[in-house]
Amino acid sequence: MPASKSLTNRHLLLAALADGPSVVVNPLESRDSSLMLQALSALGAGVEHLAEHPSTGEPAVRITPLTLDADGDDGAPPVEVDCGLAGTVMRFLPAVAALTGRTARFDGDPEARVRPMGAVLEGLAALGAEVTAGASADAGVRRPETLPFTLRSRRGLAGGEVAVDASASSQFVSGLLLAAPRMREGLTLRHTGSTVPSSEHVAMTVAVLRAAGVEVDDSEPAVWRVAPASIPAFTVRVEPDLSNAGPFLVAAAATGGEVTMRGWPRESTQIGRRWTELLPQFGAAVELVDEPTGQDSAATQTLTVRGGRDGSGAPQVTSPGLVDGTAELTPTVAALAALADCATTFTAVGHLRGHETDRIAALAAELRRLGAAVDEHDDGFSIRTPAVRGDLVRSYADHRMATFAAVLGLRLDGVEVEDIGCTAKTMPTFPQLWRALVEPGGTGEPDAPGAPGAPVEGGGR
Ligand SMILES: O=C(O)C1=C[C@@H](OP(=O)(O)O)[C@@H](O)[C@H](O)C1
Ligand SMILES: C=C(OP(=O)(O)O)C(=O)O
Repeated sequence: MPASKSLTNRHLLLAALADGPSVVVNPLESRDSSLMLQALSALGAGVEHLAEHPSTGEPAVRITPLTLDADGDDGAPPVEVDCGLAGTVMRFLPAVAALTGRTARFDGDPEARVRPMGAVLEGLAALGAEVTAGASADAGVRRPETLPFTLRSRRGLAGGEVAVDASASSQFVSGLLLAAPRMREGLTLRHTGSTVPSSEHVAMTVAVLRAAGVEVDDSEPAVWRVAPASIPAFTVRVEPDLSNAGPFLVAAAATGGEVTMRGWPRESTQIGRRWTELLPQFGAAVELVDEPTGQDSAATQTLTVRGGRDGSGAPQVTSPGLVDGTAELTPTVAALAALADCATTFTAVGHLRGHETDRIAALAAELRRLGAAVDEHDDGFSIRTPAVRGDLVRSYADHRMATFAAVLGLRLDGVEVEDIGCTAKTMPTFPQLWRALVEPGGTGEPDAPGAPGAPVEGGGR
């Protein structure tokens, strides 16, 4: 399984804020991570791709850090930051751009222009950054709520105390915390809303900061205190993406089949670690065994998922009835729930309306087209009766909608996935890995040219 998007982009960002060149081994290579690298490079970081890191033989990227606290850049053209559709770029990089002291113009895909941004920009404005809507530093209303916007903070950020409402995205908290050690006074960040969604991702941010030697106090609920610190240069290896492992593991549960994944981390901050609890709730058996010696064998295990079958041997998906706070795993869990023999309600996922698309509306629309009965709620949705037929499933430029449809295609005849190429956001190899998984004799490994898993040209259907 390719590397984690969330960990790759956090490590790349912290490398750019470190006090010397750092190396990220086994980074994810995808649209979201390329956009992160392009933006860091545009802001002044050095980016060097290494074909093989001496420690593991894997690809790596060496980052030479940014210059911070520049005293303005009058006359220089603004730095252009293309966020694509990446939440980790649009929500994490504004604070980094502010630290550099340069003027930066942020924009992205049409779908990105409706994703909420307000809390990050409000927080930075409260810390002294000038933020204006639109593409010019001189025009537009203050405090934009979405892309595009222009941002400048002469001489970086002093830091101090700030309060924001992060109930629309955990990335508002992560984006301010990741830059916080390099604010001259550090940062005390207070969340003022109800709950922060995707709380695993905030915990990941805190863990990554601590691993980089930064002091973070999160002992008071909804308050984070980050001490000012230099970040020592580091080398880190990125874990596999456990969220993107989801469709492959769920494939076994959906079909009564068996899927094995090597390199499952014994401990992880990724929300995808929840698959080992979620899959049994849908009738699959999960087994973790120690790996033979080899790379990282002390830190990883082999995970096998075996899907349930009924008395006649047919695939059987059961449902726990309710799943709570599944965050970015939701579309993949929904594919399984749509094949289950009873209803499933998803709660605490209202913020999915601000993801790559309004995922609650998208899941409801596409499942209804496949014959399922679905109710939408403010806080989530319920799949009352299963999907029963194939059809064209729209992706809405959303990688997780495309992989949701791919899972359903394992059980429903005639599912056609629109724009499978949008999986390049976090997993450009999805089409060939999926083909290798489902074709007889496939190993799940894209190896020899012409083999079932060999790369295919282009995206599209
Ligand atoms: O910090 C991160 O890496 C992420 C945080 C989450 O965002 P939300 O809190 O907006 O769900 C998650 O859904 C996204 O895929 C990645
Ligand atoms: C919500 C997601 O992405 P982003 O990082 O763009 O928010 C996701 O990958 O499911």
